[in-house]
Amino acid sequence: MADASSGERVPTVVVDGVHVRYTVQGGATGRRGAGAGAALARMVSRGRGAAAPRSRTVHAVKGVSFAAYEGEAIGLVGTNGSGKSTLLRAIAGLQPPTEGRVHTRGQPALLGVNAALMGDLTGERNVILGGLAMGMSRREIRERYAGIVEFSGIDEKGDFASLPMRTYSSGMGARLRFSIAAAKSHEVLLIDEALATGDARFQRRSQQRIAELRAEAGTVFLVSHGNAAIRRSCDRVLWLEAGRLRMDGPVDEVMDAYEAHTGA
Ligand SMILES: Nc1ncnc2c1ncn2[C@@H]1O[C@H](COP(=O)(O)OP(=O)(O)OP(=O)(O)O)[C@@H](O)[C@H]1O
Repeated sequence: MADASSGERVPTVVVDGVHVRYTVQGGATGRRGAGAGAALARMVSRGRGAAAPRSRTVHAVKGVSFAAYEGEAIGLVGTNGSGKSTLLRAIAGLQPPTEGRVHTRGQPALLGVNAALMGDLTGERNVILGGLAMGMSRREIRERYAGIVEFSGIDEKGDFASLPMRTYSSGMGARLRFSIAAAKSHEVLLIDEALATGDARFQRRSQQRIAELRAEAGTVFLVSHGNAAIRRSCDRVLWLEAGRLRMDGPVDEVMDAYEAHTGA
């Protein structure tokens, strides 16, 4: 943990010149253009000796570098397709960079709206499996089980913990995922749009939990299109545009510029 008296900042994540390229098989080639007009032109030209579809590359993240420190809550913003989720997956170790390196302290936990919980299993079983996947021991899970279910609020409308997760609304599922991941303090917690899913009361609770995780010396990354959630929960913002880091700075400064750019 950082010794506050020394004022030394301890890095938890270092992203060093990271590029991510996806190879997409089939489909149209990049040179033939995107958009509805190009798609129509391709359809019309088909059967008239059009070249066979081939693989093409999507350069999703282009040379991004930054360091994140203990106790920071960092928002990732950018218009659709700017590379936010890809960068988050690279930090989580789920998407190997094509170039550059990511160094992290500890194993980052990625909390996505699509985190893998099993629809056919009950909420209770998913808490146990999700807890194990997050690196908790069975004993830790037993001790924290009631707290996780209570925090998620899924039992407020009946005994949902004993029902299969496919019977949950998407908001309830997202709340349970957040609760499982947030039950343990992580050195690096990555949250992808999770806050946008819960209702207002749950959003307040999760913001408070993010604040606690930061106090426990973790670093929190939050990807969201909810500008208000970013302003409330983060103190620093990285703005990605077309895969490049366009701005990195204090939340108000970056969000003002981003909102001016998007007209929000
Ligand atoms: N698995 C994949 N295969 C090929 N291309 C991908 C894949 N995932 C993302 N992309 C492309 O990479 C680019 C960045 O996508 P990414 O999902 O990281 O952006 P984003 O900023 O999170 O977008 P959004 O705000 O819409 O969620 C886009 O052009 C997208 O089409």
